Amino acid sequence: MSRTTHQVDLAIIGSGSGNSIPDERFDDRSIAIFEESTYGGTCLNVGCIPTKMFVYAAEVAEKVSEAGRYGVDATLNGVDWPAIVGRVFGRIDPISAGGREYRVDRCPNITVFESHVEFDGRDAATGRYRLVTADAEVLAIEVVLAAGSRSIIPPDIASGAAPFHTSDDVMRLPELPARITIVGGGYIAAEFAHVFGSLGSEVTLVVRGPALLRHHDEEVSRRFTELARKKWNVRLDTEVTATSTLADGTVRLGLDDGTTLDTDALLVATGRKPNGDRLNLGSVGIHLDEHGAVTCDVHGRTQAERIWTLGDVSSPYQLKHVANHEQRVVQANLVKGWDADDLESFDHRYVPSAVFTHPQIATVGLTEAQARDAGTRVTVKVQEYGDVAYGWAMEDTTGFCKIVADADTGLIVGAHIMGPQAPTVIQPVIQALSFGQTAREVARGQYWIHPGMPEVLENALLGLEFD
Ligand SMILES: Cc1cc2nc3c(=O)[nH]c(=O)nc-3n(C[C@H](O)[C@H](O)[C@H](O)COP(=O)(O)OP(=O)(O)OC[C@H]3O[C@@H](n4cnc5c(N)ncnc54)[C@H](O)[C@@H]3O)c2cc1C
Ligand SMILES: NC(=O)c1ccc[n+]([C@@H]2O[C@H](COP(=O)([O-])OP(=O)(O)OC[C@H]3O[C@@H](n4cnc5c(N)ncnc54)[C@H](O)[C@@H]3O)[C@@H](O)[C@H]2O)c1
Repeated sequence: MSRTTHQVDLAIIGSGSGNSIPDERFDDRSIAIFEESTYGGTCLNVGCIPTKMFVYAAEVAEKVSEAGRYGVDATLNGVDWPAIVGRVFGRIDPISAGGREYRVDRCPNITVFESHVEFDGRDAATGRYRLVTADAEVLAIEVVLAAGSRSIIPPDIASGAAPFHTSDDVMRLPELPARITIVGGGYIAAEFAHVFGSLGSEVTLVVRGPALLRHHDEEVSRRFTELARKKWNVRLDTEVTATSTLADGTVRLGLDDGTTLDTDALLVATGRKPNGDRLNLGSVGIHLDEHGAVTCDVHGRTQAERIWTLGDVSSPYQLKHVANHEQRVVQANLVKGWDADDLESFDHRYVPSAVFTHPQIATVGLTEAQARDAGTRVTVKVQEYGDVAYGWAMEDTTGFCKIVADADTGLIVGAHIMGPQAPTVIQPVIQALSFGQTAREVARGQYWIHPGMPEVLENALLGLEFD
């Protein structure tokens, strides 16, 4: 088939964070944006935003179920799954469609190619990068890789006989499964276990390792695993070795301990792999690291001149706020030029993250073990939510705030919070780390509203012991 040929100044692969690059500073450049899936990328369509909308519905259901603890007589009579799905995607799908329509119809300098694209070396005549889709060839002077990542499927599940879901499609199930089995013990597993469990599914987690959220501080991982085992069926140190489907549609999982497990829906949440391996990057001299990520310098420059990269395809962090930060850096550097001597740099010093499960979890900086391994003389305080006024109001018995600080400098080196609104409560620590404030300065250099939830953080900071 013959391909149409286009010449552009800038090509952007991926419409997630990459879509935010062209602003008025780029109006005089011709730009191609390639998107093979739904416009707007992972966070908007199948990631952060819809999951958190489901999590909110789960929180509401959870609150009703727990109402009796506060003397409120309420019963959760059930949930209307299609209405929940409808609320979420009724909000999101038009945003995605609007973003696409804006780029396609209202940006005269931009052409959107709605298909898979790969490199095919450089064009001999012009020296431009050659990007090919099924029916087009685009020759670009400069390229941004913003191609994201995709779910990893363990081979025994991929080759098994049973259907399975990933985070890409599980939120559009036609009905709430009576039983759901989730493989994995990380972010996505913890968040969907909460969603499906709180909305009424019987949840089983099949976890390869000895605990959930193992990359978190040991105290978070241990306490969260204990709580999870009380409400979900958690199978630790277990792997799925085979899958099959019974005549009535039940999915049967073979486990490595020789037992079987029957379920109505199977969700795979075993990590995400950068999409660089699907771009034929070798043809332009770009190589991937041992995790499959595109390598780059702190300015977002790959080994190939004028090919930049950002977000999940190359970042050590698969988080939207990091992808957005890297997008802003690459965007600024595109304006400055490849060889500019004042290029902006990625700031990966204090990357926070949150797991929107139940209870919520937020973390920033080093775990206690990482701080000790780094040779820091640490001082640690664990403050229970239940010891501060707002915790009493909530009858909280499981939340805590752990601060790890440097006993010599007084600086905070990490914070790990599990409890209501943890992603909000942690923000002053992110600020303190970023601006180099000591634990004492943060605790006593400002007011803390009484009796607000952040008092748990204030008390944790005040509880740190220094010589
Ligand atoms: C279920 C889930 C929940 C999440 N929740 C959170 C959260 O709460 N907070 C948070 O910070 N992060 C969260 N994340 C992570 C976050 O979504 C990602 O880090 C972020 O979206 C990455 O942005 P990106 O621009 O790098 O990639 P993406 O948004 O994935 O964009 C890449 C785009 O490139 C397209 N593409 C790839 N290859 C090609 C090709 N060859 N040709 C054409 N198009 C191509 C893809 O279709 C995709 O649309 C979540 C992720 C998932 C899966
Ligand atoms: N709230 C958030 O910010 C948020 C939410 C969801 C996803 N994310 C991002 O997306 C990424 C991917 O999420 P995820 O939960 O898939 O990954 P993850 O890295 O958080 O967890 C993967 C889990 O799968 C297990 N695992 C890996 N290979 C396995 C195998 N072959 N068999 C069985 N278990 C296996 C791991 O031990 C781990 O428990 C996260 O790392 C995070 O960066 C962020």
